[in-house]
Formats: sequence, C-alpha cells, structure tokens
Amino acid sequence: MYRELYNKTTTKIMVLGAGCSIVTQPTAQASHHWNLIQLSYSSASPLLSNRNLFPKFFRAFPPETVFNVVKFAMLKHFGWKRVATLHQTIDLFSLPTVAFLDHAEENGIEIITSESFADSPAIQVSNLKKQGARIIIGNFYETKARQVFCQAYKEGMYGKKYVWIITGWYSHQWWLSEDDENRHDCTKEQMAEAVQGYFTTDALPLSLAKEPGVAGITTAQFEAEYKEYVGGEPETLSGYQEAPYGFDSVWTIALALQEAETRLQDLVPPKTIANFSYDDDEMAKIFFEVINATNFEGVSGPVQFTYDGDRKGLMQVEQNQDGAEVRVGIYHPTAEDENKLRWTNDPRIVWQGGKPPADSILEEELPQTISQDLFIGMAILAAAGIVLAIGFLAFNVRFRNRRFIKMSSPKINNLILLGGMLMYVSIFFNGLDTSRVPFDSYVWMCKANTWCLGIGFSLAFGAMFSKTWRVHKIFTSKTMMKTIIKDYQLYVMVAVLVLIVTLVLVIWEIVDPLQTVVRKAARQQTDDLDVVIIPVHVTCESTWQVYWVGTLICIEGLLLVFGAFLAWETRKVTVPALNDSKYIGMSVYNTVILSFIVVPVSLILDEVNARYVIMSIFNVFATTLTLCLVFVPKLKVRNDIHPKGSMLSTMKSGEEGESDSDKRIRILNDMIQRLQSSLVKKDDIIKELETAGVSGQTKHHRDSADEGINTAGTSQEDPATS
Ligand SMILES: NCCCC(=O)O
Repeated sequence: MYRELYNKTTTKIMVLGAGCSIVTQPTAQASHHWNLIQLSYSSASPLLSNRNLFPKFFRAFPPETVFNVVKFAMLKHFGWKRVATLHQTIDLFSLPTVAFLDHAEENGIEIITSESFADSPAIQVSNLKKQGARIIIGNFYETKARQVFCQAYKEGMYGKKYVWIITGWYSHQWWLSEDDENRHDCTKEQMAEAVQGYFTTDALPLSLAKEPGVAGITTAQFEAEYKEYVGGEPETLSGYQEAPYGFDSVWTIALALQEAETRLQDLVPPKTIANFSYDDDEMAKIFFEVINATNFEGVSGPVQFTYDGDRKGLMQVEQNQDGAEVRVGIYHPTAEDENKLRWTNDPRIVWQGGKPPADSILEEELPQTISQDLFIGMAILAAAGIVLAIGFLAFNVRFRNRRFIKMSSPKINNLILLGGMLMYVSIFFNGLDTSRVPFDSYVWMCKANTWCLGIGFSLAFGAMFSKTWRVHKIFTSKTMMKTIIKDYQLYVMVAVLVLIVTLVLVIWEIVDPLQTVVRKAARQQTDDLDVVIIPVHVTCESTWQVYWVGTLICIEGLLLVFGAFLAWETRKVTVPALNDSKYIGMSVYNTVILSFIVVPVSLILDEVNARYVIMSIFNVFATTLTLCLVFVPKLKVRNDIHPKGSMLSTMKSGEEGESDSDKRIRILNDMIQRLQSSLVKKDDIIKELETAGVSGQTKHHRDSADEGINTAGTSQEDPATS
C-alpha cells in the first residue's frame, strides 16, 4: 500500500483488501488519511468495526463476534450449559471471546474456564481437561489449531465425549498442512482422528438463492465458472472459501463507482472519478455514502453494510464428517428467536456416541446414610437394653429393703441404670441421620447424642467408680473399722462428675456449637465416563470440636483409668456385704478395654454404616455387660430373704507375697468370721429361749442379730462403713 500511495504516476481511488485482519488493521488505520475507502473481502477482526480507528473501512465478511449468537443458539439447542473457551491472544480472537464471556451468563451458560495462549497451546489444552471441559469454544488461526488438536489428541480430548466449536474459515483439510513455525508431533492419522466431528461457525459463503444475482449469474454458475477458471482442485487453493466474498467485493466497488460517477456529474462544477485526489474530501464523502448504501444480491447473498461497515448476512454451522466440512445448520438473524438456527436434514449431524455428549462430567451426589435395616436392628438392641434396665430398676425398687440389695447401695445402683439407659438412648439419636429427620433438625440429633453419651457415661461409670472408691478406701484405711463413707458422699461424687461434664457440654454449646456440615468424599468413577459419584456425608462439627471431645475423653478416660486402678487394688475383696465390688471392677475393665479399641476405630472409619454398627454394638455390649454384672448377681435374693452367713465371706488367707492391705483384709475377714460364729451361737441361744417360751424378747433379739453388722453404730444402708 505504501508503494502504491507514493507512486505519483497514478492516483488510487479505493483499496480492496486485505484478506487477513492482521494486514487489514494497520492498512485501514492508515488509508483513510489519503481519503481512500478500504473494503476487505474477508477480514473478521471485531476491532475493524471501530469507526474511530477505521473511519472509511467496509468489509464483505462479518466480524467474528457475530458468530457468538450462532454458538449460543447451538449451546441452547443441545442443552449445553457448561462451556470452556480457548483463544489465541490477538484481537481477532480475543475480542469475540471476551464478547462471548460477557454474554454467557444472560444465555444461561456457565464458563468452566477461559484459556488463552500466544505461542504453544499445550498447557492451556491440558488445563481444559483438568477443569473437566467437554464443550470447547475455540478461537485461533489454523496454524495454532493444528497444535491445539494435536495436544487434544494427546490428552484424549476428542471423540464422542468432546465437542469443539471453532471458526469456519480455515483452509481445506487444514489439519493435514505443515508449517515450520507452528510444528506439532502428531501424525496425519492422529490429527484426522482428533478433528473428527468438530463444528464450525462461519458466514454463509454462497447464497441460497436460485435466481441470478447482480452479476447476472446464479450461485451454481459462479461456482462452475470459478472452478473452470482456476482448474484442478479449487478447494485446495488458499482463499477458496473467500472467493465469493472477493467476487461480491469487486461488484460492490464497481457499483459504488458507477453510482458515485452519477452523483459527481450532478455537482457544480461536475466532477468525474478520474479527478480524484488524496485531498478530495468531497469526493471521498460521496464514495463513503454510496458504499454505505450498498444493497444488491451477490453470490454470497444480499450485500449490505451496517453503520460500522460490517457485512450483514446469513451464517452457517458446519461439521467435520470424515475429513469434509459439511453444512448442518443455517442461522437466519432476522427470523424469530426459536427459528433462527435451522438444522439440515441431509446431511445431518453425526454424533460419535450416537447422541450429543454431556456438557460436563455429571457429578451425582450419593448420600451416605445409615441403612434402614441397620438402624432398625440397632434400635431394637437399644430398646431391648432399655427394657432390661427398666427391669433391673423395678427389681431394685421392689426389693430395696432386702438386705442384699440394701447393702449394695440401691440408689447408687439406680444411677448406674439411669446412665445405662441414656447410653442406650444415644443409639437412637446416633442413627437419626438426614435420611430420617429433616436436614435442619439433624443438628439436634447430634447434640442429643453427645449429651446422652456424656451424661450417661458419667452417671453409670461415676456411680461405679464411687462404689469402687469406697471399697478401696475402707480396705486401705489405717483406721479400718473407723472409716465411715455414707451413700450421700457417693452421690456428691457422681453429681460433681456429672456437673463437670455438663459444664463442658454447656460451654461447648455456647462458645462453639455443633453445626451441620456436608462432607464430600473423593469422586468415584462409574462405568459411564460422563458420570462420577460423589459420596456425601452430612455430619455435625464445630470449629474446636477436637478440643471439646478431647476434654470429655480426658475426663471420662481418667474416670475409667482410675476406676480400673481402684478395681485392681480391691480385686481380692470378696466380702459379700460389699457384694458387687468384684463385678463393678470387671465392668470397668471391660469398658476400658473396649474403649481403647472402639474409640480409635470409630475415629478412623469413614463408612457411616460400619461406624454406626461398631459404635452401637460397643455401646450395647459395654452397657449391657455392665448392667448385668452389677444386677444379675442380685437377682438371687428374691428368694433369699435372710441369707445367714452368706453376708460374711472372706478372702483367701496366708497367701504368699501377701501385701499389707491384703493382710488387713484377711484380718478383717477373720474378724467377720468370728463375729459370724458368735452370731450363729447367739441364734442358737435365741432358739433355746424361744423353745422356753420367751417369744416376746426373742423377736427383739433376732432383729438385733440380723443387724449385727451395724452394731458399730453405722447406717444400715451403709454396710461398708462397719
Ligand atoms: N475469513 C478469514 C478471516 C481471517 C482474518 O480476519 O484474519
């Protein structure tokens, strides 16, 4: 252009060209300074629509941005809502991509990712895959397209699961060409496989009209003449696609000059085109007006320009089917919305998978809830446990005045039962997940579960601990017979423990309450490549949960460990007056051992059903065993109202390695035995006296004998203090 403009022998009137935007942009930005109208036959850069930069520019080809409406119509038609874009960073491709992104939301499209590249697109293509893109809008020159599709081949981003929508003005079988600047290392076969099925959006290059246009020939005649003129295989020629636009561009200029010449003749004084000079603003203005008013039927369809100098016209969608781009749809911008994009019946779109692919990997959430059967099973176990505890409670209350029951501190035992019942109830709350209660109520189930476990455990094991502690205290006391520990002291001990645990639970609730949290596990691939399963588990958590749970575990754990120690210390005490000390010890051991196994297992296990079963079975087993160990031995007293002698048993005496405390216990037991013998003798005397008829006195003496263990003046309910 520079050469022509500075060639002083001839004056140019207009500029026809260029083909590519990267040439058209700088030339059209300059040519208007010479009052030249410039008409491009194929430039697509949206930047060329800027009248401030290109005041005298027209083009017979629409800007790339206009194809966005075709793309949106396509996406809508196939129900694709999640899309990714990939473009080369030059105006021609950046601007339509930005416009696409701007209008995506209003068209109901979610952009998964938007990648751009200047040189090699390898990383960006890989990113598309990583982001799970399936529908990809591509904007790049064909030189880059070869690199893009080679990388897509390597990443497996082709075939039935992927849809590429690219620009439609590349050369014939562009993927087979080679160029030194943009090398790739895919074979022709690989490239042919990768590009199979892509879609293009483009201006309709040849009119659909059957009648002759302004040139006096039909589209079919134009094609025939063109092919005859160029010979060989015209579609392999560079610019073959643009030929109709070139033809119509020449006609546009010719008609404009004709019309301008007429107008110039009407000027005073008249002018002619031959008089044109680069400083003739008047004539340039006339040229602009006549081109702006262009309206004729060309071989590429109706030729008209917008205010910005862009071509108006129909657009098409093509698909690459076995190496040939075939038209599968036409977009009519002026038609009703629903009818703008019309698909052809022959040829039709070919889907490699038999149907349009999904726009993304479908993520199906699979709620992880406790199975109905499991919940029912555990609930039945828990209910059976509660019935058992109620049975023991009824027994305890019914026979509370029987010596054997009375001496085992029945009220403390009731606390054990109450704690046990709370432990059973926690199994119901633990199983009430979001499949059984509304999502909003679920957090209350979690809280109820935590409270039942915390308070229940404290009551049951606090009560057992206090009884074990009393036995230990008595048998390790230096003053022996003078040690007096009343039941109320044990209640206070349990109450303090329950209060401490309650305090922790209350502070937890106020400071850092449990909240419903939806946890998603790692995605699991299914047989269907378009579908992945995401296990979703609704749970309750709080920010500092680990510390709250840790505090409770420490308190209860200390209780257990210390209880186990006391139970071990008093393991040889077999005084039936302290009739359940041995069983309580066994319960403590059992719970300690199970806790050491179950707590870590439940923390590690992710599978909700397995976790629920393990925790519930542990709970039922430990609680039931504890209740049975404490209460089953007491059942025998139903028919054993005055078990003489049975209250006073001993531990083995004179064992080797006997400790001080063992020795004291042995001495105490010996003493008890002597008292028992004395009691039997006294009973004999009473019998003799009864035989002698002193019945009134006898009754009084008998009651005194029954209460012999309390003769030290202590409470009858408190045998251990004697
Ligand atoms: N029709 C091809 C457009 C290419 C370009 O504007 O550079």
